[in-house]
Amino acid sequence: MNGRKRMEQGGSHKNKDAEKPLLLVSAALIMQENRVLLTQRKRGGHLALHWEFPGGKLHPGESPEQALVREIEEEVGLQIEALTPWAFVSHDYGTFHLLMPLFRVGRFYGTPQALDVHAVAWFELPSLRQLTFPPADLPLLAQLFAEQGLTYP
Ligand SMILES: Nc1nc2c([nH]c(=O)n2[C@H]2C[C@H](O)[C@@H](COP(=O)(O)OP(=O)(O)OP(=O)(O)O)O2)c(=O)[nH]1
Repeated sequence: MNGRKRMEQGGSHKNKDAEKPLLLVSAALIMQENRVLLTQRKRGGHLALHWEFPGGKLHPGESPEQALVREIEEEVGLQIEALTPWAFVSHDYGTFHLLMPLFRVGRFYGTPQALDVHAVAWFELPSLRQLTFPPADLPLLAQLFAEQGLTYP
């Protein structure tokens, strides 16, 4: 009886979790001479004007790598190549759960332009401490700083 009750509770907990949409987003770590390329989200929407790693949502049928190549071209006009997995985010935003792989970009071509973002800019790592990021990104920033022998914040 007790065992059965536990199973039922476990099952309903699982169903509740399954109802929360899982948002798949792919993002890029693009670095050049110790600076990192970040984009600023547009006004008005979710996390308006927060700085973030460039990227966006996967379209149906796309791999994370294909989505990222498309998003980086659309948002900042860069062609990217040589993607290698770097980190991932798993973050509960309450109304949805974000799962976001990040890829280190080995090569890129072009000059960044703010095509479909509020702004795009290169930043020295210490200056990232002055910017506002989505809460999901804080572990990534800690990882990025640690790789350079720095601490965040
Ligand atoms: N690209 C990116 N998205 C992030 C980061 N951190 C973070 O929480 N997010 C969240 C914010 C959004 O809820 C979601 C990305 O969705 P989005 O709406 O910006 O994606 P998109 O560019 O495909 O947008 P759209 O086509 O709907 O305009 O991921 C990050 O570092 N980079």
